[in-house]
Amino acid sequence: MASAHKNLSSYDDTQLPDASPMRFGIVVADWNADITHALYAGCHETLLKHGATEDNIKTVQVPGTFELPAGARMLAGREKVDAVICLGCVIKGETKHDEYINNAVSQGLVNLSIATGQPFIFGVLTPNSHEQALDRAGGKHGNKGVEAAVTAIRMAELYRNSKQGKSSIGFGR
Ligand SMILES: Nc1c(NC[C@H](O)[C@H](O)[C@H](O)CO)[nH]c(=O)[nH]c1=O
Ligand SMILES: CC(=O)[C@@H](O)COP(=O)(O)O
Repeated sequence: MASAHKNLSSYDDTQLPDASPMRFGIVVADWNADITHALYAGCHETLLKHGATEDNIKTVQVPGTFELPAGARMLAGREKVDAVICLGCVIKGETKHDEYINNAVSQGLVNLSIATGQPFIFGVLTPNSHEQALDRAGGKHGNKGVEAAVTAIRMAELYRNSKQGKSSIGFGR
C-alpha cells in the first residue's frame, strides 16, 4: 500500500534543522474536530520537540477546511512567520462537495506560497471514510500533523536561508 512507503511520521529526526529561532503559524479547521485536533496535537508537539517555543507558534481556528487559505492569509499578514501549517480533514460524502473544497484549498495554498514567497503547508487529509482519517491522525499510518510539522521546519529553514541570500541549500552544501 502506498502509505506504507510514504510515512514521514517515522522520520529521522537527527536530520532536521533546529527550529528554536523559527516562527510558525498553525491554522486548524474545526470540521471533523476529532481528527483535526489530533493532527494539531501531533504538529504542535513536533515543533516543540525540535526546539520551537510556544511564543513562536501562533494558532488560529477556522470553521472548515475551505476557510484555511483565508485564515492562513490573515495570520501571515498579522504575524512574522517562517511557515504556516494548515490542518484540515475533508471526508468524501455522496456528492462532489469534497472535490470543490480540496481543489480550492490546495490551489489557494499554492497561490499564497507563490504570491508571498512564504511556505504554506498543506496538512489536509482527503479520506474516503472516517476510518481512513483515523489511520492518518495517530493511527496505523502515523500522524500527518507530525509530517506537516517536519515539512514546515524544512521549508522554514529554506525560507530563512533564502532571505539571507544563501542560494546553495541542500545535499550538504
Ligand atoms: N464537509 C466538510 C467541510 N465542509 C465545510 C466547508 O469547509 C466550509 O466550512 C463551508 O463550505 C463554508 O464555507 N469542511 C471540512 O473541513 N471537512 C468536511 O468534510
Ligand atoms: C465534504 C463532503 O463531501 C461532505 O461533507 C458533503 O457530503 P455530501 O457530498 O454527501 O453532501
